[in-house]
Amino acid sequence: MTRIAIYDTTLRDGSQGEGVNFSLQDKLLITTQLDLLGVDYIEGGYPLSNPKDAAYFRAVRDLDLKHARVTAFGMTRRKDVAAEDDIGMKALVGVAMPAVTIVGKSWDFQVLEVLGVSLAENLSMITDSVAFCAAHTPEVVYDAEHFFDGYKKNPEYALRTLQAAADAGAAWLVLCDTNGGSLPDEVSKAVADVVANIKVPVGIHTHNDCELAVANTLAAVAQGARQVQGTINGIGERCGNVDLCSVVANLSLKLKGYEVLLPGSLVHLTEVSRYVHETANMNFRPGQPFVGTSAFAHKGGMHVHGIRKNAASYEHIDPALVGNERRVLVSELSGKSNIAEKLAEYGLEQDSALLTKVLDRVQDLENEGYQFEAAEASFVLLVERLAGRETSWFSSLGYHVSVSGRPDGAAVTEATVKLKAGDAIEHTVSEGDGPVNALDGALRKALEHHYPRLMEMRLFDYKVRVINGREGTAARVRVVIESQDDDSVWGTVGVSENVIEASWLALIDAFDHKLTKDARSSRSRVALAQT
Ligand SMILES: CC(=O)SCCNC(=O)CCNC(=O)[C@H](O)C(C)(C)COP(=O)(O)OP(=O)(O)OC[C@H]1O[C@@H](n2cnc3c(N)ncnc32)[C@H](O)[C@@H]1OP(=O)(O)O
Ligand SMILES: CC(=O)C(=O)O
Repeated sequence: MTRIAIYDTTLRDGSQGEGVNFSLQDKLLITTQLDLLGVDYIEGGYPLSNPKDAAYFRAVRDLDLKHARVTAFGMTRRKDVAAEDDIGMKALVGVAMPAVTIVGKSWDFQVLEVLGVSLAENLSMITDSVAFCAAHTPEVVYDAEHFFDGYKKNPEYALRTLQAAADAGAAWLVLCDTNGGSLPDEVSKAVADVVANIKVPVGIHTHNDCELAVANTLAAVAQGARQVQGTINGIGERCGNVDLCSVVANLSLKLKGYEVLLPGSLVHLTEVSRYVHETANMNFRPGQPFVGTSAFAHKGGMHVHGIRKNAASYEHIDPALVGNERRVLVSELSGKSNIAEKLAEYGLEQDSALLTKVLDRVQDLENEGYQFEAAEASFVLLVERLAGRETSWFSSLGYHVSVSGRPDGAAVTEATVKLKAGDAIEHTVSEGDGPVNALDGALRKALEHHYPRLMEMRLFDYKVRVINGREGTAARVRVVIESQDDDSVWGTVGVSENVIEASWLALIDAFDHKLTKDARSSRSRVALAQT
């Protein structure tokens, strides 16, 4: 097996992505996760850049890392300054990490136009910087910035920059597609040339500006690159870096003969991807290959029919290999197979007449603007109602919402709810930050003393979508509410021409689902205790 070293730069190049700003604590938590995953190198930051990165290198020493080597990143010495006097060089070796990564210029145009030095001075900057760091740090990684652009324009000079780094003691030469504009065959050709002519292990660092970062990385590995640099979820400057989740999964599952991470790590890939999204406060990318929530989500009826017979019919791998899971969605594109699969998932009985009835109703409701993909709780309640098994926790007798302006300009929202719970009639009122908050408050006042477990539940997301926009204010709206308790998250949906009515429908489904699911799980606990 050929070992490919995985070098993570989420905390350095990833943090150059728009909207990404890790706190020191975030960086340390991510470091721990990456180490558990079995990443070989973690580029922690740029010690000269800012106080947070400098503090990271002090704090990271206290982590008990099992496998990863933390590297500090910086550029070659400044022009006209000796390496030992350069503040960047001193900062790099001063953090005393097991490895240092130095970025230097490979493209003659960049040297002349951007650095503003001669081609010979750039070679000296590389030599001096690598030699200085190699004398003070166990391992020096040399990142050849713009290598592929430089190689296309002036291959002889680009190769000389690498040779300078190799001769000065670099342990790795990492070829960077800094602008992300290269194509796989260009990458292949250049990597093959470097591997054939320079006797230091080669790495690859790609950006995704042409959506080719993964392809370029795999092309480089095929030509002999033995280190892959990238970020979790592909975050990074402009269109991002190569997504290490995809690289690792492809190297482990699609290509033969490569070994990455630690044995058994792959099943943690989805968890780490979501952890980084959460920590970076970024939305998940549902369609992210391998680890996204939609990566194994089946919607078309024919597909679900196929996977029920054999999952390989519509899945390129078993989702469990990367810690992900199969999902079946219910929509107007469903067939009876989707409904059957969903009923089985919720432990509901299924008979052919019920499947047909549910499918017909789903298709009618979706035609009216409902969407059950993000509102499975409303779907399950619909099934219970159609099966005649619905438990009547409460029935609505009406509601009223008013919004009035106060003299100081603030708006006051008040909701009144009237409902029947058991034999009791409840009539409650609540103020709120807005209509949904006020209705939620009034519903709780009416129901919590009947059903105290409702106190465990909270609403955490509310989305409104206009369905037939051309009708102007008479358009229908779809409201999807996400609720949560200690055990689960569930979505409910309401559709109406009136946004408050649509919210009310989604809200009462949310309360209904909480009571129904708790009753179902306590029934199964009793059944289990009796066996
Ligand atoms: C491809 C990459 O991702 S490389 C990493 C890019 N990351 C970042 O830039 C984030 C961190 N950067 C920073 O915190 C700051 O830019 C610093 C601390 C590095 C430098 O800040 P400043 O001294 O204010 O310089 P500024 O950022 O404006 O310009 C960069 C300077 O570095 C020089 N420089 C750029 N690349 C190199 C290099 N490889 N070797 C030596 N000097 C370089 C430039 O010529 C310029 O110097 P000049 O002003 O004397 O011409
Ligand atoms: C080093 C680096 O981040 C790049 O060249 O893209």
